[in-house]
Amino acid sequence: MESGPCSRPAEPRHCVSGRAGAGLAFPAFPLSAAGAEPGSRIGTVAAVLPAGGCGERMGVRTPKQFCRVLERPLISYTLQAMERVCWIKDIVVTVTGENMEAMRSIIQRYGHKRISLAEAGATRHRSIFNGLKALAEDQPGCELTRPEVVIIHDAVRPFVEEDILLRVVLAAKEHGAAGAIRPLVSTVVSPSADGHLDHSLDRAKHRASEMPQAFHFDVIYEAYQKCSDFDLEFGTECLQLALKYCHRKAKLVEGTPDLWKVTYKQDLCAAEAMIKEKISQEICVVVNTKDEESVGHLLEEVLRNELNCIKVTSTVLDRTSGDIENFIDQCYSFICVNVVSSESRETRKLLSILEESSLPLLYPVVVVLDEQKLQESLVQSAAIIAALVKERNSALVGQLLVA
Ligand SMILES: Nc1ccn([C@@H]2O[C@H](COP(=O)(O)OP(=O)(O)OP(=O)(O)O)[C@@H](O)[C@H]2O)c(=O)n1
Ligand SMILES: O=P(O)(O)OC[C@@H](O)[C@@H](O)[C@@H](O)CO
Repeated sequence: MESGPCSRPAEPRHCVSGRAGAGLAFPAFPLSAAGAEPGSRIGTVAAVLPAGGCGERMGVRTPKQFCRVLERPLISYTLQAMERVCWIKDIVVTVTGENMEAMRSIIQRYGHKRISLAEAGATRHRSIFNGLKALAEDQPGCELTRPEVVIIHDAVRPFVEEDILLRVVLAAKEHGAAGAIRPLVSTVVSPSADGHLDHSLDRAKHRASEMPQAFHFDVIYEAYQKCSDFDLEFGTECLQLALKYCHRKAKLVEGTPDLWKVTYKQDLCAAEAMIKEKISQEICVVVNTKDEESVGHLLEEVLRNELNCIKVTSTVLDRTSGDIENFIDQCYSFICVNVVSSESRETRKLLSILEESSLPLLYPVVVVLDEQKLQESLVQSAAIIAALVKERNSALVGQLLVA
């Protein structure tokens, strides 16, 4: 088992120096934040992300968790989503030995924190069990903490938000186990041995079990320790293990539509469309110097009117470029307005800052030249910029548009 980016390369399953979650002022999570008794607290929360599958149903050579969406591996989006939740102390990802190196480079490339690696198993349940063992075992020099509550979330479900994680964790804290559910889209039928309809289930009385799920760590760890080989080999439902082996009836929590699992190729296309939509919600207009600020504000106003649902901000790319660093974590579209020359040193500097940032999603950089033209063509420029931001065609990255 390996700890996060600060750790030495290690053999799978052996914790090494370097602390997962090291130095994390881990907030004891105030339950009152979610409507529980004021002053009550939850203990440590950790997450296990099984990522050891081969993605057979995806039909491509690369395991789907490593397939790229907008130039970035799918799993990195899931890690980013989990890392946004400050009260998750440790995130254990289980990957096969052959993918350990690839996973380590993704962690390094995208600046993921709080990540520890454990070796996957031959089935999803075995992978999850290995992740739980990494959290349970007090390995020398390893800083993983045995959590009170553990989240289990498929690494190929990238659209998970803090709200559902919170609701599932609080439900697990109270009931011992909890999981997200969604209404069934198709009716479930039971075929007879000869392939005819035996019966169908009442769709209104059934739900689809999704992720995230959460458990008292001791409950789910005991369930996996008692689990039969048959269940480890063929089971697909962690909630069922808690029920069968620990007699814990999981609390079912209504989930959001975007909890779906990337399974088939069309799911990857849908994920790309959703990610494009999410990262096009904010535009940052960057001007090089203070005396161009008025131009930036002018373009900001027109863009805001042109793109009414998108947040538009503007900033000055000061000499230290400190401002841009602040934007990089939440903005993915930077419009550099340069009224001096397209070869401006500052424009090139912005491009290199974005390329070096840990979130190198596609940034169509538009440079609008000539202040006079800008005034005349402001609305047209805004329309072109909006199209570039939404399209995010890789051929457009870093292009200079002379309007
Ligand atoms: N031996 C396995 C099998 C699956 N998983 C993980 O469990 C999650 C959900 O499983 P699934 O969608 O079935 O992934 P695959 O098994 O890779 O897909 P397929 O069944 O199409 O091969 C994925 O993140 C997958 O990487 C795992 O950690 N270890
Ligand atoms: O069976 P798969 O490996 O595709 O999916 C595993 C889980 O995501 C799936 O069983 C959910 O219903 C949650 O339990």
